[in-house]
Amino acid sequence: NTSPHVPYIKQCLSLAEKSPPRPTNFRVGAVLLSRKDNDPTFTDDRILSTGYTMELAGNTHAEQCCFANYAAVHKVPDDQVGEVLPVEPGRKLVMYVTMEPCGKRLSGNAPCVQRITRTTEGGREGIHKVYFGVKEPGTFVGESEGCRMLTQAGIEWEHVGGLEKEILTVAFAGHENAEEEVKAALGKKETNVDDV
Ligand SMILES: Nc1nc(=O)c(N)c(NC[C@H](O)[C@H](O)[C@H](O)COP(=O)(O)O)[nH]1
Ligand SMILES: [Zn+2]
Repeated sequence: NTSPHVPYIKQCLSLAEKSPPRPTNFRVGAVLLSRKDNDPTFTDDRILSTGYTMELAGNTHAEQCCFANYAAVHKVPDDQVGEVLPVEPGRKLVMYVTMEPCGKRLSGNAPCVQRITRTTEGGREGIHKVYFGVKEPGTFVGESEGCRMLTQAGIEWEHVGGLEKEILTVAFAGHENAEEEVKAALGKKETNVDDV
């Protein structure tokens, strides 16, 4: 009996597989949805948007594209997406991502945790919780800060286990020694899983 979150992580993985392989980032997929409170089998979930790494022009992240796609549909600039996300009593906004949202980016572009946090500005609930399939491997930024930063912003997060190998294999596909990096990240992940 797999957790009800697994199908959503699998949907994110299918999105991540559309991402052009690059050695300079990870291939990640994201899904944004609205979930009814006390709906344990998620029967009343509403998918609001999806995104994958480099789906949109430039050096874009999956979560960034997910928000940008939603903003475009609602005809607002990306940085105003928080203003057009639905605010519905009895429902929460939830994001699924194959990988922990980034707290820092080597490019210096706004990290996805900041984009997620900004949805809670202006007294809006914004994103309530983030589910992800793996913590960010140390390849680019060393010890990942995403989870800690989400907690600091009062946003809940949860690691959904079981698909780490598949997620990392897709994420690292564009890297020089992808296989070794996946093995290393899986090995390391064992020690990380305790402090996720
Ligand atoms: N959660 C997440 N979604 C993504 O779509 C993606 N590509 C990353 N990747 C995290 C990694 O830390 C950054 O890709 C590097 O730090 C390079 O930074 P840029 O991507 O060039 O800004 N992480
Ligand atoms: Zn990011």
